[in-house]
Amino acid sequence: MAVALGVVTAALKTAVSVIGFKLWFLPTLFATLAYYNYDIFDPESRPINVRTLRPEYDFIIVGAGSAGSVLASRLSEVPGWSVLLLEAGGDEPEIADVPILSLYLHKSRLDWGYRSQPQPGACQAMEDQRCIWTRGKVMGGSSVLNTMLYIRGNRRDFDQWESLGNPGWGYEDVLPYFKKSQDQRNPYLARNTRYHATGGYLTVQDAPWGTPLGPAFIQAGVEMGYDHIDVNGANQTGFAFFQYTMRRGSRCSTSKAFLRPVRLRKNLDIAMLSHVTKVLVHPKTRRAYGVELVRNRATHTVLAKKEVILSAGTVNSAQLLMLSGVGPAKHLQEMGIPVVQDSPGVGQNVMDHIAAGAVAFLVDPPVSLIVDRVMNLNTALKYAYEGSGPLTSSVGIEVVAFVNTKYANASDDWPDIEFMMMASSTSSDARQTRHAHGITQKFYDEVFGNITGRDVFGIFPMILRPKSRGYLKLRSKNPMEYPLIFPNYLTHPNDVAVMREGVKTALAVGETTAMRRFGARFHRVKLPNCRHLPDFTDEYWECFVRQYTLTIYHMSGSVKMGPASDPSAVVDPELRVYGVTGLRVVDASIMPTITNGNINAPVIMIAEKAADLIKAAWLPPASRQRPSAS
Ligand SMILES: Cc1cc2nc3c(=O)[nH]c(=O)nc-3n(C[C@H](O)[C@H](O)[C@H](O)COP(=O)(O)OP(=O)(O)OC[C@H]3O[C@@H](n4cnc5c(N)ncnc54)[C@H](O)[C@@H]3O)c2cc1C
Repeated sequence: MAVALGVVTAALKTAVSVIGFKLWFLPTLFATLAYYNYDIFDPESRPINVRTLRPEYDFIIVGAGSAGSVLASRLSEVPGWSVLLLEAGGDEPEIADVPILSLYLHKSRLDWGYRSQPQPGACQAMEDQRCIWTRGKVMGGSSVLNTMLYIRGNRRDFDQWESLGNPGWGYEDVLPYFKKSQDQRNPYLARNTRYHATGGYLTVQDAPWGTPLGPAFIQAGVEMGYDHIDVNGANQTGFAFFQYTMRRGSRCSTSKAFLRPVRLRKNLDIAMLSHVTKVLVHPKTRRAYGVELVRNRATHTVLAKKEVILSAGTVNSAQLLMLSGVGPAKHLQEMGIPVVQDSPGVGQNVMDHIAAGAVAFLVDPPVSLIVDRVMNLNTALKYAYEGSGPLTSSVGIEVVAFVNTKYANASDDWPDIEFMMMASSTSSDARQTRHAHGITQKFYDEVFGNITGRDVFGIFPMILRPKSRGYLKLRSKNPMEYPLIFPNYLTHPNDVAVMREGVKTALAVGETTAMRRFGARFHRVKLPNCRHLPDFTDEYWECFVRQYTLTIYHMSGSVKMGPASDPSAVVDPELRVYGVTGLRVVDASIMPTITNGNINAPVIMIAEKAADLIKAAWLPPASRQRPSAS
């Protein structure tokens, strides 16, 4: 009993240190968790933070995020290899497991806390017109802060990667790698073994709990002429209940999925709170031979016998390359960094998915997910005992739809808008959502003030293949200074048009009989900067999408993969950095074009495939294992 009390107190202290005193409900939650689920606090099951680093390893992986965790797990399968995984953040706290609380992790110490430079044509409702770029700084990286939506993308995304000069990245090549990591818990989907698999490290499950709005969204889709489908199967256009990277109703981050089971491997060292500041590249041979890092306020150097692999994410992998002398020569010279390799593409080609954040509908019956309403002893017990109930809800996101605006060719099955359909909206947990999204108090009050805490549903219409491209630059050569982020959202007119049509299609959902049954009506408030424009005109919607321009946090592309003939490519199709040997990049930054959907599953796939590429490069053929395509 005394031990359990100690564990609750420790978990509670950690939770409070992460999210502060925002929730009266935390002690109740932790007490019930400890009572029913004591083993989840068992420190033995967590990755071990190595105390002393060896001077040298075969492989050094920088960043234990979605990609880095997978890579460390797979490379350390080879008993003869020594692997070091370096992570700037600490271990995942228990509070991060609770799906309904994910927004409370934003701007906490688990978040790098990046913000873009002021944007003239987007994020106008945000403080200083700066978009928020939430990024995980914790074991598991952004997979600890994300909303766990499991979407693979469209077959054409990968066929396009291949056609851009990246052999081995076509859909049929990458499908086995999606399946390799998957443990599909929906028996109906698992039967379709062409697309799904069981037994992998990554648990993928249906929502254990939902509101009546979920099935209504699906019915609305059918009414609009779309099919109810498996969006990770043969086709993508249609409506479906989301699946989540969850295990028994709790978050299944990549650290939990891929590192916890292998934590006792003698050849894998994991060093947390270790901030890598530079890759060491020999100026003459141009070989990466180690990294410099700061840990416990001391600078360390660790050497790599075989390779250094950057999995630090779209912002930090590009930053680290530039700090190490790989990047646009002129920019590096301006920063006073000796140029190792002039690579003009580093920090360019930045892509993201954005959605319009103010598409909310009021409903009459008390069916929505309102945070204050669902947090109580009963729901805590349900979560702790059954892994069910409203606390397992991913902030109310229940249904996904892939739809076509008039700009997409509907016969292609390559839709241009994704809807994230939620039994909630910005007004459902007003303070926290506003804080996480960075919208001003004034904007919130004017747009959502009078519906705070009322029953609503929301639709985020998200553009899938934006044409606008952003870029990243160093602020200085100090590795602790954040880089400058220029997302350039909506700078391409096509993106504005697709977003505008996406909003209109979202409004049509509210007009279906399925949603009208709930008394659905669009929350029709003119957005502050757009009041001069006539309601429901194209001009109005174009203004609308530039206000509450919500990133869906899919930053990618800053270290583009491409053939040697492409001057903007930074890594080759085996993810090796051009011009430097012994250095690869494996994370969301290598995407040449962004995938058609949420990108966590594709990043995990990239890491699975990269692990095999690395094994193929260093192991004799007989000892390699390839995932089966069957
Ligand atoms: C709030 C949020 C919600 C999201 N929701 C979804 C979703 O529902 N579904 C989905 O598919 N995708 C979602 N995403 C996107 C998805 O989670 C990310 O695209 C994915 O996790 C990126 O993986 P990565 O490996 O590239 O980077 P990350 O997972 O961010 O990992 C990078 C790691 O490197 C570490 N690192 C960085 N620099 C250094 C350094 N110098 N030294 C040491 N370590 C370093 C970081 O701390 C981090 O742990 C979301 C993302 C966020 C932030």
